[in-house]
Amino acid sequence: MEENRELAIEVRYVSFQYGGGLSSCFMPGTRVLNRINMSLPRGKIYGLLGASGCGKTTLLRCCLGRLNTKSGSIKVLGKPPLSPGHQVPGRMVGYMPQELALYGNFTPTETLRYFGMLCGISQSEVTTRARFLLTLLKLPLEQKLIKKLSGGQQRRVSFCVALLHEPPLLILDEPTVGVDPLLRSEIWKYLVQLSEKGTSIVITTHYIEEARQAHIVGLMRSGRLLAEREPQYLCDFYHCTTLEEVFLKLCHHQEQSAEQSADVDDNTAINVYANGEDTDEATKHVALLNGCTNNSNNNLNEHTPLLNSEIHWKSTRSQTYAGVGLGLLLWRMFTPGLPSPWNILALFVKNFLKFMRNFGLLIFQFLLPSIQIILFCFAIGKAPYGLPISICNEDNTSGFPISLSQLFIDQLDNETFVQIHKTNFSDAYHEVEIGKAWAVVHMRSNFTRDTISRYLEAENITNATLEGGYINIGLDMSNFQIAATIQATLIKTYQLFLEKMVEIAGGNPLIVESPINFTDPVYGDRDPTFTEFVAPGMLITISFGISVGLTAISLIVERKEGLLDRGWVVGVGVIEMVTAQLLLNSVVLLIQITLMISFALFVFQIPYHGSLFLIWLLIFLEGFSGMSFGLLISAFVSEEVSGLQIATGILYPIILLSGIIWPLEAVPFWLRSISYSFPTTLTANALRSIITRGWGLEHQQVWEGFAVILGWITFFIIFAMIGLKLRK
Ligand SMILES: Nc1ncnc2c1ncn2[C@@H]1O[C@H](COP(=O)(O)OP(=O)(O)OP(=O)(O)O)[C@@H](O)[C@H]1O
Repeated sequence: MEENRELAIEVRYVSFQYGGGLSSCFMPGTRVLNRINMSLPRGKIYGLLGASGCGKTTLLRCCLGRLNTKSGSIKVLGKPPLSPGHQVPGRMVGYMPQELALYGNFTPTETLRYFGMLCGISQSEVTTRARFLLTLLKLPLEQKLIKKLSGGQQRRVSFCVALLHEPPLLILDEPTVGVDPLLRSEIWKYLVQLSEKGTSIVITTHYIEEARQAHIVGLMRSGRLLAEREPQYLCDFYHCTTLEEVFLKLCHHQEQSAEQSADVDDNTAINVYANGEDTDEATKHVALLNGCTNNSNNNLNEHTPLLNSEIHWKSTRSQTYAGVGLGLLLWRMFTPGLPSPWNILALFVKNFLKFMRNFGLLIFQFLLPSIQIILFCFAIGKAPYGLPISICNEDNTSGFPISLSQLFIDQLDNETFVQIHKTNFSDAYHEVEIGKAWAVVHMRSNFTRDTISRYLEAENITNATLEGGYINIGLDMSNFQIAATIQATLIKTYQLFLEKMVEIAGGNPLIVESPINFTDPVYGDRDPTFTEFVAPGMLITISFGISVGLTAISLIVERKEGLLDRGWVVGVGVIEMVTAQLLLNSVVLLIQITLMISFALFVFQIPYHGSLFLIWLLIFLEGFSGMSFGLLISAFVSEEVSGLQIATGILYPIILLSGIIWPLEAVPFWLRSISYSFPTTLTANALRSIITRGWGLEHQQVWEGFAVILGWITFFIIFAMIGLKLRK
């Protein structure tokens, strides 16, 4: 091994376990790295080999700062990853993850342009590099979507992304999987060329023999490095012809030693092999690893001051996370560097392209709120009509110029009612019993005579005569809304009937009108519909609900596909990610809301008395809070199904408890205070006041609605950022 070489990666006594923390109370953590040491000199290729599950990816992710190690130290390009100002993760490193982590709806060129923008490369440079890399890796230059490429081709595009910005350090997790041997050898040739130009490279592979081309190989097993030397040196040392045999031999040794020493201590293989049966072999091995360790120690001594400062920095960081200080956490979130407008633009363009590639879905999204409000306006709040009622008119009074029972029937509103006439009461009643009519209307044989007596012979009238003038109505009360409509309409019909009767008798019909006189309302219309009452709440709920859906799963999907990870590794920050998401979705929201309001107010003519701008702004802010809430969900949730369940599950309590379909004044007092804390309740109230009362911001109910929604937006965004930061 070469001496005193500056190291690109220096891993010292690093242990790592998944789980731990609170979750370890329920499920024990898995220890994956066990006081591991690794050294990659600058300008060299390091082949990290080991069986599946031995911890290679975990080690690489620790080096990238993607996993937070609890003990030991890591320096990458001279500093610990994630150090303030250090571009690891960032532009100093090219990372090819094991998963594809590409946008299936982008072409390779678009993909490279996007990552090129994130890495700060000019478009012309990206074009030149993209052409070179696509040709080198035998990828189609024409505009073919990544999802339509073969698995091997897709992985090569992913490889191109890592190489694109020519970083000084490449971390490649199985770049040659699914690549034919010829191309594999081309890739290795290119990697060797890169290393000659000074690029340091770590590469994991399952094809052990291809790692012979690496300058150093690290053979890893169960979270430890069994050996770390030049491939030829290892073969010579173990008298093997292939690395595969060397690896087998080392594994065999480790197994034997593990049998003898159940608890393997931190000096790992050295002690293990020293206890083994094959003392010669063990002695040789001690020498071999001592070579590594001496080398490591040299570097360790050389960098002691840096290491100390790194350890100090790390402990501060874990205290911050464990701790409490929300302020400190926020400070850390904002201090690592100001958000780059360039990155925001790149993410915005990427999100825009994603939207555009799903054009059908995009149009549907634009129209969805309008479709909902149209359906609402058609279906909710209008009076029921065409209601069948069965009528049994037994009035047979003779000797009067007019039949009053017929006069009553003539006043019935034929839009509301469909009349079914029956000659006897039991038949009429049966119609209701079998569900063919909503009510039975019965007038007795002396109806005309007894009605006249009721009004003209008031002094001597008997109860029997009074009852003879009754119109008896039997209602099917199983549907409250229909029954209420029938009741109200029949009372109105009787009023009309009385007026008509007085008019025929030559009197003034006004004398039978109720003296309770409802003058013009102070606010609102004289005959408001239920639609008008529900509309403000509906506009608010639709805006909130649709927007939650816009963002709730976007980041979850990106996280699952490794795309978020890739973004973090090239240096995207939380603020940039959130800003780009909110910016593009705001454009979508703007169109959605404008369309929805136009349909509600101008097509369906829901009356409004206040400022159109305030109406629009409040509904937009409600949508923005929905988007922020969606982001919060996707920051903390890992599965799309859970994200969708939360997003839809939250809507029902909101609809039920925000006073949207029934006045809050009817809700129990203790529950009312809960519903006031929802992001829709006070805004729906404010919107109702703007729409029906014409109020502006000078009224408390209106400014309160704006203040509350701005508060919710701030709360959602801050916690979404904290969530993203913690899970970054
Ligand atoms: N997020 C995780 N949570 C819990 N355990 C994990 C997680 N990721 C990996 N592991 C476990 O850690 C161990 C090491 O995984 P790692 O992916 O580092 O192995 P690897 O050597 O890269 O394997 P491969 O070659 O198959 O990719 C495995 O046992 C794996 O199950």
